[in-house]
Amino acid sequence: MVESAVVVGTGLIGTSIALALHQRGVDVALSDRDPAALRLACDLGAGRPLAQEQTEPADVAVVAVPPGAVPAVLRDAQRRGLARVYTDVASVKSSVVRRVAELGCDLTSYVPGHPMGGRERQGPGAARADLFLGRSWALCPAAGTDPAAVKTVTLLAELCGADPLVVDEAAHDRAVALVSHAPHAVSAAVAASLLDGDATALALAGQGVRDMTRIAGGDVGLWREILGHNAGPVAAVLERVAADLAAAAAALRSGDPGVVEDLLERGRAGHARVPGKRGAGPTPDDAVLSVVIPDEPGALGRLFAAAAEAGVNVEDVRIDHSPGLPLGVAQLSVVPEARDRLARALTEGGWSVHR
Ligand SMILES: NC(=O)c1ccc[n+]([C@@H]2O[C@H](COP(=O)([O-])OP(=O)(O)OC[C@H]3O[C@@H](n4cnc5c(N)ncnc54)[C@H](O)[C@@H]3O)[C@@H](O)[C@H]2O)c1
Ligand SMILES: O=C(O)C(=O)C[C@]1(C(=O)O)C=C[C@@H](O)C=C1
Repeated sequence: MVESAVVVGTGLIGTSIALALHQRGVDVALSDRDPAALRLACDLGAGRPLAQEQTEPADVAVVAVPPGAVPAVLRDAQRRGLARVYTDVASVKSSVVRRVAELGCDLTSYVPGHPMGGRERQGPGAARADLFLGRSWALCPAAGTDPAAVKTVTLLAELCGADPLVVDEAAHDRAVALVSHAPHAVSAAVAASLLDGDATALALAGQGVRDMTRIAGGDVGLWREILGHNAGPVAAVLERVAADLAAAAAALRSGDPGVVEDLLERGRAGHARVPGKRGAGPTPDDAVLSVVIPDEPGALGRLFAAAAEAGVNVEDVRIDHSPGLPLGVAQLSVVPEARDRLARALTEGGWSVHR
C-alpha cells in the first residue's frame, strides 16, 4: 500500500509525481531547498510542506532533485527516517547508485528509479498530474534490494499511471543514451545550427524543425549533468549518428543517392520501432482520421463529444493549424477497429473527415 509519501525536490518531476499521488488519495508531504518552489507546489495542490519533525515514516520517499544532488539528499532523508522505502527519479543510474553506496546509504530500502516522462520546462509551474500516463518507469533494484521495497515503488509508478519496467542499471544507462540522451544532444546540435539562419530562414520554420528541436529548449544545467553522468554510452551513440551524417554529407557532395536513400530507409525503419501508448506499436496510418475543424471556441469540444457519442475513445490527438485560415485539422488516433465507425458518425454529424 502507498498511503503516504514524501517528495523531496518540488520541480517539474517531483511536483508532477506529487500531483498524481495526491489525486489518487495519497497523503503527500513536500520539501525543497528553494522555498518558492515548495510554496508553488503546495499552492498547486500537490501536497503539504513536510514538517520539521516528521513523527511517522511515510510509506515511500521520492528524491526528485538533479542527479548530482541525489546521493546526499537520499542520505539525509534516510538519516531523518522520512520513509520506509526510498526511490529517486534521476535520468542516469550507474553513477548515482555508485555515489549512493559510497555515502553509506541503506541500499536495501532504496530502489533507483527513472520515469520516462518529462518536458523541456523546469519547475513546479510546468508540472502535470498526467505527465507519466502510459510512460515506462525504469526500476533498477540491486541484488540486495528488499523485494517489498520494489513492490512499493512499483505501486508508486502505477499510481502515477506509468508502466514499471525492471532493468539493470548499466543496461538502463545504455538504453536511455540511445532513446533520450543522444537524441537530446542531436536536437541541440540541430537547434544550434539555427543560429546561422537569417530572419527569412526562421520565418519559414515549419512543424518539422519545431518537432526536431523542442527538447533542445531543456535546462542547460540539468542536461549538462545528465550527459556528463552518462558520458560513455552517450558518446558511443553520438559517434554512430555523426558517422551517418558525415557519410550522408559526403554522398550529397559526390552525388551518390544510394547512401542517402539507405539512411532515409533505416530512419523510417527505426521510427517504426518507437512504441506508442503503453508499449503498443505506433498508431498505424489507417487508424488516424483527419477532421477539419473551424478555428472557433468549442469546436474541439464538439468533436470530442461526437466521438464519445459514437462510443469511440480518442487515443491521441494532434492539431495542425493553417496560418491565416480560419480552419485547422485535428488528427484523431483511434484503435483500427473503431476507425470506420467514427468516420461514419462524424460524417453524418456534418464534419469533414479525411483518411
Ligand atoms: N526534466 C525531465 O524531463 C526529466 C524526466 C525524467 C527524470 N528527470 C530527472 O528528475 C530530476 C529532477 O528534474 P526536474 O526536471 O524536476 O528539475 P527541476 O529543476 O524542475 O526541479 C529540481 C528541484 O530540485 C530542487 N533541489 C535541487 N537540489 C536540492 C537539494 N539538495 N535539496 C532539495 N531540493 C533540491 C530544486 O530547487 C528544484 O525545485 C532530475 O534528476 C532529472 O534527471 C527529469
Ligand atoms: O519529453 C521531453 O521533453 C523529455 O525530454 C522527456 C525525457 C525523454 O527523453 O523522453 C527526458 C529526460 C528524462 O530523463 C526522461 C524523459
